[in-house]
Amino acid sequence: MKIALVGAGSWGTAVAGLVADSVDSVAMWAHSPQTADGINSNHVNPRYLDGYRLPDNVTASSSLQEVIDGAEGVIFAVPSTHLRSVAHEAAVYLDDSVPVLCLTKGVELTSGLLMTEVIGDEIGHPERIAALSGPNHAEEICRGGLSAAVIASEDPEVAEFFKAALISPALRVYVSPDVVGVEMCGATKNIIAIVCGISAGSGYGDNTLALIMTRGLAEISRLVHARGGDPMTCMGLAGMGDLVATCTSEHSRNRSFGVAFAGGTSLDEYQQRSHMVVEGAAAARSVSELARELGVDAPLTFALERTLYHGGTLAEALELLTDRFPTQEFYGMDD
Ligand SMILES: NC(=O)c1ccc[n+]([C@@H]2O[C@H](COP(=O)([O-])OP(=O)(O)OC[C@H]3O[C@@H](n4cnc5c(N)ncnc54)[C@H](O)[C@@H]3O)[C@@H](O)[C@H]2O)c1
Ligand SMILES: O=P(O)(O)OC[C@H](O)CO
Repeated sequence: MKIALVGAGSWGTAVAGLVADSVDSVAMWAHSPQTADGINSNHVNPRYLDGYRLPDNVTASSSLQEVIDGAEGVIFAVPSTHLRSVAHEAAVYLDDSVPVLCLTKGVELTSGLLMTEVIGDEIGHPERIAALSGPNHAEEICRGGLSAAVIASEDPEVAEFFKAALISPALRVYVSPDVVGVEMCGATKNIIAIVCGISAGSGYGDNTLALIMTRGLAEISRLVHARGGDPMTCMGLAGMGDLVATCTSEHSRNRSFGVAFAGGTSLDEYQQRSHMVVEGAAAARSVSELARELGVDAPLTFALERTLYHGGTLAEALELLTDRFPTQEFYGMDD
């Protein structure tokens, strides 16, 4: 069996290595031909996870047609801002019956669509598109550390297909029917991680970290519920699990960006320096739009949006948040 993996950043590379153990071959699509050459010549991605040797049955190309032709399953792992254009280009090579898994975490700006919905818009037959999420840093997955993830799909057969491709003694793979909940959690936890990074970078301690994560989880739950997902999903791997990993890990790009931002580094500087996508920064804007549209109270998200995109200072953001009078711990879940 051949699996196509569209996206050769850190996560695409790590997942290619996982899937390679269960299938005959994995063909990776890399945006840059130099990355594809590096993988083919040395079995190493020259830009991401360069200490990790990919299995011999992983090859790469910058031609989507070459990668997708003959694949029995397709996995997308490109950043959220490029997903629509890449899926659009991929659509002509994809048969209607091929199952698709989305690893990207985000909400599309303006449309408010989740990542599986963006892919579905472009390739059709949305019932065959699943989402994987959870507390999974590529760096640890490559080292074979014990981890867990959840695959959400409205079609259980699609979830089981990708579960079989990914499960290993080091990766426990659970399934869920709540695609909206799993994807909303994945997109919104990145916002909370940036706020945690800003807090740590500004000298605040663990009490503050716990406050932001906990009130962040309440905010995520309101968003999940309003978007039509199950708030219980927030208690699982895609919710609390990923929130803990992202808000506390040294590997987290979103948290690290927050720390750097508090020290005076701009988003552009950070992304250029690291070559890595900070999904929470894009989500601060798209989720704010979505929250306003849905009428959801999302103070941490709004504060980050204002700080990153509307010239608000960190002092103003803190004032906005602490001026709110604390009321009932849980609210906003009623229909
Ligand atoms: N890194 C992780 O540990 C991890 C874990 C879980 C989920 N994710 C999610 O996976 C998705 C991909 O993240 P990543 O960490 O693999 O990326 P990355 O930051 O490691 O790499 C950036 C990627 O963007 C690609 N890119 C740049 N310009 C592009 C363009 N114009 N068109 C298409 N692709 C372009 C690069 O080639 C590279 O593959 C994100 O949504 C992220 O939230 C990442
Ligand atoms: O922790 P980050 O900010 O690097 O995000 C990567 C993944 O979403 C973690 O599961």
